[in-house]
Amino acid sequence: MLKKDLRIAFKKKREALSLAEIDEKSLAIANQVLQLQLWEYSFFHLFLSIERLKEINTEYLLHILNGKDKNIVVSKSEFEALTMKHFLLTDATPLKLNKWGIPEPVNGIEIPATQLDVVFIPLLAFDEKGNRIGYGKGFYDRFLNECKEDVIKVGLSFFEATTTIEDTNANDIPLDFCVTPEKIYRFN
Ligand SMILES: Nc1nc2c(c(=O)[nH]1)N(C=O)[C@@H](CNc1ccc(C(=O)N[C@@H](CCC(=O)O)C(=O)O)cc1)CN2
Ligand SMILES: Nc1ncnc2c1ncn2[C@@H]1O[C@H](COP(=O)(O)OP(=O)(O)OP(=O)(O)O)[C@@H](O)[C@H]1O
Repeated sequence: MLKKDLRIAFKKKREALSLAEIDEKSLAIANQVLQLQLWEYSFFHLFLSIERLKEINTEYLLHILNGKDKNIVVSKSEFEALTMKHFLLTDATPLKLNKWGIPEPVNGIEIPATQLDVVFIPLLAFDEKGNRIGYGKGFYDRFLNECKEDVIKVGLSFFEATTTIEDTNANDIPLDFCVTPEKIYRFN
């Protein structure tokens, strides 16, 4: 299927989820992440959920990372440039909702993308080869392009893989793993 049709289809599937289902599936995803062999790494980038778009609630994963004393990095989006800046999340990091409803750090210790070991990636849909699509602005394609070559890219999804995303291009950086409430896909 084409990206534009997948976006429509998967936005509908998400909209149909109840808040209780979102909560239950988000917890199941966080528990699956525990199974990944990631725990030797230090710097973990996490997205903070846009509630109005019924994204995965990443608070469960945040608690796990905290419990393991990992360095947690979150971003501030620049919608004019379609780029992100990254900041260490500490107890002292104030968060504020931006106008798209994304919780963001107001300021803090900036972390270069090259320092990240693991990036958890929001998505609308992914396929059996590890291709993914988001909202179509290319924020993550640009961001991942700045990370080190061997950064571990972990998609998080409520739904299972779709067969193929037909219109992938040279900017699309595939996932290494995708975690759903039911299973873990490994692509490399
Ligand atoms: N939690 C989270 N943070 C993220 C992303 C994400 O997907 N999830 N992004 C990943 O790249 C970037 C932000 N991308 C965004 C792109 C569009 C809209 C948005 O609200 N767009 C339209 C239409 C919404 C829709 O698709 O239904 C709107 O204004 O309502 C929000 C965030 C960076 N941070
Ligand atoms: N590294 C890059 N440099 C410049 N432009 C890019 C880069 N990566 C992607 N883009 C542009 O961003 C736009 C969105 O790309 P695409 O359709 O793949 O979105 P997406 O993967 O759904 O988005 P997102 O990364 O926000 O989840 C495209 O116009 C693409 O050309």
